[in-house]
Amino acid sequence: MQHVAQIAWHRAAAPCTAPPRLPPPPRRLLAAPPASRRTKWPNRFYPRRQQPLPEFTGEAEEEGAWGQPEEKRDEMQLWMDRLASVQPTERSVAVAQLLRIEEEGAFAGLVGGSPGADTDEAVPSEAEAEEEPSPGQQRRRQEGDEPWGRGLDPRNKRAVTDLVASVTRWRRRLDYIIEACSGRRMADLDAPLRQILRVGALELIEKQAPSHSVNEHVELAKQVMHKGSAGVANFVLREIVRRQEAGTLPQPPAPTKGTSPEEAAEALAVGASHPTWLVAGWLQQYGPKATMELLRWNNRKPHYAVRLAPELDPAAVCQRLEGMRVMAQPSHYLPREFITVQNNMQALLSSGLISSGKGQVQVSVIVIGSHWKLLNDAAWREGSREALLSSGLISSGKGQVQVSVIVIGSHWKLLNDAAWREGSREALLASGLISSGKGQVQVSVIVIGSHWKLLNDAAWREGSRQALLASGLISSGKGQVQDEAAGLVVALLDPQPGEDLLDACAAPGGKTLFSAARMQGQGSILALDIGRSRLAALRGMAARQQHGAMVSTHAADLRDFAPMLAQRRRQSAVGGEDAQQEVQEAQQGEREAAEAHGSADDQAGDSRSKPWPTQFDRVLLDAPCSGTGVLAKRADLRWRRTPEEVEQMAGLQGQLLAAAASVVKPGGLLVYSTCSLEAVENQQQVSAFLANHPDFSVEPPPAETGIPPKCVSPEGYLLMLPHVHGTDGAFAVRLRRRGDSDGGSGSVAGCHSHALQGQG
Ligand SMILES: C[S@@+](CC[C@H](N)C(=O)[O-])C[C@H]1O[C@@H](n2cnc3c(N)ncnc32)[C@H](O)[C@@H]1O
Repeated sequence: MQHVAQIAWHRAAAPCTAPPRLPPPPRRLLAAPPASRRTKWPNRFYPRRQQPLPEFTGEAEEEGAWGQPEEKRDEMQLWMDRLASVQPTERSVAVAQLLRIEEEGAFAGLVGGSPGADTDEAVPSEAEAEEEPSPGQQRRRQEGDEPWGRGLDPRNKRAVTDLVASVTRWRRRLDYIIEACSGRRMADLDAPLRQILRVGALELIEKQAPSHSVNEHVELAKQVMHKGSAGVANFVLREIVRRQEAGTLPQPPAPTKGTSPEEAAEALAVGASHPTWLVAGWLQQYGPKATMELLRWNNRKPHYAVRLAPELDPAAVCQRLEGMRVMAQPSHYLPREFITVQNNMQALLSSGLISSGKGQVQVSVIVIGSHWKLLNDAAWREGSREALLSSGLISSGKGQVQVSVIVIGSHWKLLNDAAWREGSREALLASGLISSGKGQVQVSVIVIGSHWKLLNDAAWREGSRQALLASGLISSGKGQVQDEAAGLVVALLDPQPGEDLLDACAAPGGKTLFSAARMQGQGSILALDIGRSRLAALRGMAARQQHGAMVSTHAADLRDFAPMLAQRRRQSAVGGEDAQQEVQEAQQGEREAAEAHGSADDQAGDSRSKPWPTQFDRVLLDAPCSGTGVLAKRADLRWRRTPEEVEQMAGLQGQLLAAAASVVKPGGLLVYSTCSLEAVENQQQVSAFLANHPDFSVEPPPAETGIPPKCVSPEGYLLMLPHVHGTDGAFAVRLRRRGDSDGGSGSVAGCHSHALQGQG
């Protein structure tokens, strides 16, 4: 809806004719629940939540945690069943997904089936760092109980995800137009009708869909709801067509000189489809020009960056990607480690350069020269080996044979070159892994430069580039989707080989793994997070990226963990053993939990056998936050956050900061970071922290961090603004602890008293 955004700023309100008479209100769903159950469940845009918010813990929302009453879930289920029963089309699937997002709090990146959903709009990244699918979503996905979308081909699925992201992004503006054209409040319409109207309006306005496309939306309303709803859909969408043709499509009033600040915020917010409270805050903090730029940024299609394994040369990777029609270039900010991707991110994801770590465990063996064998029997039989050899691909050095074993489930084994020579193939076959169906052997060829061929049977026969891209066969795990702003936070932290690092809010682990790469395998990283399941994924990723030996994980609330370490430190100073024992028990528990996740975790277990340090050279606190710096990538987030939540998060951040400070060695470094643009979560946190922690001071980024001056604020903070720097938004600060003090920074007790009381 770019042109909508453009006209939003400049046009005066188009004259809006009096709302026409509507057909009678729709009858409710045929199989509607009893009248007592028909109350509307909370709409995330219109009414605010009625019930007091539960205490914010930073943990992922539980399904229903926000108090969605049972009867509303039943009604939602009815709509879903209806949608699942119609012949799937892009529109019906989009409507189902939008319902899930609005009514259930699913988020736009995941409903499309990502990670790895077939669209640039659903790229897994740290924009998802704050949240994970609700237990209900996880269950449905595990059980394969997501009926929509079956029968759609990948291109249609891509279209669905784009549609869902666009409607989510433009929801408020679309609602404004629909309400103006219908004379009805969106909140008064049934949930599926709201979504059908939004999808229809978006297609007509943004995609210039022909007027007869209205028939399909009307038909969908008829199938899912009833004739009355179909009548409303028909009337409203045709009215939009009529006004669009007449050039009188409703526009929110543009702010003028006499407009009050509240009205200006409201008008901008409607025009750019954001919540008013967020825009009002930005107007105050950044002023009108920067706010408008930021709003435009948030409504653009996001672009992504990828962090490469240290052994890869960004320029060479970009050249290779060119052959896949992926336009990429070395990062402006971190040119030795990151590339930015301008288009076709999906092709890059499918290429297997990226291993999301959220799916199957995948182990690869690259076998070079004469020490390779093809495990893929079918390909072997069909003579692919000969074809490959005679192609000269290998002998010319343009191709490497890669044998991969994909193992589904928790059991996997790693074949390395030496082991291979010593008969691991036999061991693998004898293990029953393959015959049991838990493992799948695949053979592929990585080709450097623009020439490639795939040994895999089907693709080999087709010789198709598309097959390679779609196959996801070549999964080297050598790249990770990570924004440059997140990379710069690690550059600011500047972890050194041999140090002890605590990543205090580590999951899903983007910054942990970049830190590990920078530390070159020397030293230790303790990755702590309150979310146990996401730490398991982090361990898997660490193992795949060869950082398993230096990264250990622990699931705990930092506000409990830091006092435990502090107590242990105090007690060991006076010879006490209780706290020591407590820590050892916690470590043992963690080891057992890791082992229960299967052998992949053993890779990450080495350093766990050593006791954790009680203080660290560097501590990274990448705090849970509102995420307002990543709204371009998380289209739904703008509707999910509330001012109350931001306040609650700020409270939590203060407590976490105090806890993190208590485990920094004297002379050590604490880096506090968020992906928020809100002063209350950033600058104000730092001021409050410094007032309570006189032994810490702000240290502007030293030259050796390589942070470009244009990323540093006058106060010495790393400040990445999307509309200025072209990255995600991020805030980070280096807080140096004075070297002459030996105790903790003293105020952790006050910040989380129950933890200390619990420790006795
Ligand atoms: C912004 S995300 C971290 C992203 C991560 N650093 C990365 O780069 O991938 C914030 C994390 O804080 C964790 N968290 C929230 N409250 C916490 C607490 N009280 N103690 C420890 N971790 C917490 C959340 O589970 C979430 O994973």
